[in-house]
Amino acid sequence: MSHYSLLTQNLVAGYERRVLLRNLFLSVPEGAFVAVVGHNGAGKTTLFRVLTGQMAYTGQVQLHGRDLRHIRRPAAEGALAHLPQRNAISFPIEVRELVVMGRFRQRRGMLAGYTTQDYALADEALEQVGATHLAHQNFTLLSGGEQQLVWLAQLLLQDARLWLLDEPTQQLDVYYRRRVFSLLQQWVQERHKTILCITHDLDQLPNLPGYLLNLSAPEPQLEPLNEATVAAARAWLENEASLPTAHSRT
Ligand SMILES: Nc1ncnc2c1ncn2[C@@H]1O[C@H](COP(=O)(O)OP(=O)(O)OP(=O)(O)O)[C@@H](O)[C@H]1O
Repeated sequence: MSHYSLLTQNLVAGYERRVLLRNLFLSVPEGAFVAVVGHNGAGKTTLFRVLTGQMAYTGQVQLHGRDLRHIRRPAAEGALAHLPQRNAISFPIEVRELVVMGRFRQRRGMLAGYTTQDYALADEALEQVGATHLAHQNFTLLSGGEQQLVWLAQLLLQDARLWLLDEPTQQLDVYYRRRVFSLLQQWVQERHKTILCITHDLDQLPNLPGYLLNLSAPEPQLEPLNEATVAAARAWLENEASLPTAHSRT
């Protein structure tokens, strides 16, 4: 059994005429928080597309010791849970009903549907993210930030040990941003989740235990999260010479 949630060796991926991930070597231990930073267009979402099986790559990728090439649909099979940047729903649905769907994988094949216990877990998750008051509202009428909290509550009900979050605090106000980062820490420590979190919110990072992965760096690698590494990443990202167009064309 691997003690790593994610291993990549020589991972290369990108689009026609543009390589975004170049020989990426990562060893992400179980129960870790990784802040993934980088310029717009640096390849952060592309990394998640590879890990969710949506994109071709060369090199090796393992999720909890399993070769990614042998996992047909990583999210559907429970190898990971993914919260994309935009997660639209076009039909009216009550928030609590959407959250309880996080139990879908565990309930598959059961004709009875979700149990009282599932709903209790949904209520508990809504409480954790501070969204109990939204439980009976129509999800599609919520603000972007409120919707984001609801998606986080749904993730809590999934059994995946590896979470990929694409800018989960993007639309949240200052209070909820801090709250979400502190919840992510709590879920890493108490539930032993491994969380890769794409963010541009560098201000929240220096005091969090975990790792920093700057995909705009010439040779991206995991570094410990602290004031010095975040300050160095910020200085690099603010420097025009580091923009993706300056170095990532093939
Ligand atoms: N299907 C595609 N074909 C060609 N290029 C693409 C395709 N999808 C994305 N790209 C380009 O690849 C680059 C990287 O995209 P990606 O979404 O990984 O960036 P990102 O680091 O997540 O950026 P952001 O911070 O803006 O979300 C972008 O310049 C984008 O335009």
